[in-house]
Order: sequence, then C-alpha cells, then structure tokens
Amino acid sequence: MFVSRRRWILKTCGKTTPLRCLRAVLQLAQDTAGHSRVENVFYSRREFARPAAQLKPHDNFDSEVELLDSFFGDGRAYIMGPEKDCWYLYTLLPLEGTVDALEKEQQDVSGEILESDQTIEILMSDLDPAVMNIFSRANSATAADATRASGIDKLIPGMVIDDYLFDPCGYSMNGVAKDGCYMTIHITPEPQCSYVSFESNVSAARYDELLARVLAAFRPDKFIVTVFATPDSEGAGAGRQLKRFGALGEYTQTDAQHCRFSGYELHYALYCKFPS
Ligand SMILES: C[S@@+](CC[C@H](N)C(=O)[O-])C[C@H]1O[C@@H](n2cnc3c(N)ncnc32)[C@H](O)[C@@H]1O
Repeated sequence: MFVSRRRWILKTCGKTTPLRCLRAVLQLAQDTAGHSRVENVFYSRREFARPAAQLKPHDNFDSEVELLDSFFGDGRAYIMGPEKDCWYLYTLLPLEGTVDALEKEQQDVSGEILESDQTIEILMSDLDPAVMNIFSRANSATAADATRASGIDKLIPGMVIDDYLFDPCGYSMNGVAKDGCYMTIHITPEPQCSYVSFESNVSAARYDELLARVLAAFRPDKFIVTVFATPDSEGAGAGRQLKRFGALGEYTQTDAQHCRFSGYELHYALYCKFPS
C-alpha cells in the first residue's frame, strides 16, 4: 500500500476483497486528510485463474462495477485483450468526444493542467522455476537475500526497499525513491500457478530497457504489459512505442489495444514466448 498526499494505491492478491473496504478507505481519507471528494479511480486487474473461487463482489467484473458505481456513479468499465488473458479496468474518465476535444478538456479541468503521470504494469505468468525457487525459505534465508539473488534491487536504482518473504514461499516488495517514484512486486512461485506482478510510476521516455530487465529477472512464458500515461508525460511516448514492439526479444506480441481517455492514454499488449 502506498499513501501520498493525493493518492492511495492498494494492491492485493488471492481472495482478498479490496472493494469491500471502499467505504472505510473513503472515510479514512476524510478523517485523516480532509479529502471529501474523489478526483479519479483506477480499479484494474487481470482475469483470475479461477474466478469462481473469488468472494463476492470479485467473482465477476459486473458485480465489481456495480459496487464501484454505487460509490462513484458515472464510472466506465473496459475489458481489454482476449478472454483468458483479459485485463479489466474501471475508471471515472469518459471515453468520448473527439481527440481535439479531449486535448482541450485536459487543459480545462478546473483551469489547471493535469499532473504529468504514468504507470507501467507487467503481469507475468508461467515463470522459470529456477527463478521462482529463489522466493522460498528453503532457498533464501531472508527477503533481502531473495531481493539480491533475483536482481530486484537493480531493476530501478535508488529505491528504498521493504521486502517480505512468506513461509514456505511467496514474496512481496514495495520500493520508494526520493523523487516519489515507487515500484511494487508480488510473487507467487508455486509451479502450478506461478505469477509475478510488477508496477511502477517510473518516468521513462522508453520502457524497452526496463521491460528487458524485468523479463530477464523473471523469465515468464507469457506477460501482459499496460502503460497508463498522461499525453504530456514521458510515459506517453513509451506507451505508444509498445505498438511497434511486434516482437520483444524471444517474445511475440499476440494482442494489443490502445485507448484514448480524457487526460490519459492506455496501452495494453499481450506477449508470449516463441514456441521453442
Ligand atoms: C506474493 S504473496 C501475496 C502478496 C500480497 N499482495 C501481500 O502483499 O500481502 C502470494 C504468495 O505468497 C504465498 N503466501 C504464503 N503465506 C501467505 C500469506 N499469509 N498471505 C498471502 N500469501 C502468502 C502464497 O502461497 C503465494 O505464493
């Protein structure tokens, strides 16, 4: 979890029910920081491996949207990518109007120019068992050992890292840098359902080097990458650049989508390893 002056980022896993704490979170924001208005909401997740195993409202996206709408009224829901590897998003930004109108709207929101902002997420599955073995108590004495052995400490330099190694296996880390950049990685190493999520707001004109470092560290068979960026941010160029990555090293792009929201651009791409 990351809390800053204007933003609350909550990342969960397994059967956690994050939307059930919405009322409490909104109340806390009001009580502790005096925030009574929500400017925007981004609720996103990839398709669950076993949706029926989830607790309500997370057992289907429609129920999640219904609950979010009961709080925020005019949200918009999107599903990107093919059925089994799809990625869901709920946000308050309307996808409407012409591109010119959207540009103008971006400048006109309360007379302010929106803050430059970008987020990259890399959601990896079917990972190399040799790498996944690092994230168990049997092979790493401490979380810091696992962080170093996997090269997580080198992915984005300058991060202060808070890491945790679960027993018998599993790993989570949150990192923050002095400039406000964050990185968060969560690892499920069990071979039958191996999964790693990476997320950061690091500003970059190109994401290919970061992507290459993350892929070299975890060696997934398949991954989804999403880039969310304001059009003026460095990340916007990096997101558009994804369109040109038809192939990335040993991976081939099997799906890609691009959305233009008011104030944000979103790129989704799915990559799979070439058959060996
Ligand atoms: C990366 S963790 C989940 C991290 C979660 N987002 C968090 O920060 O609490 C998931 C992995 O940890 C393992 N694990 C072990 N004990 C756990 C626990 N008490 N809670 C959650 N995951 C646990 C799971 O088997 C799985 O491999």
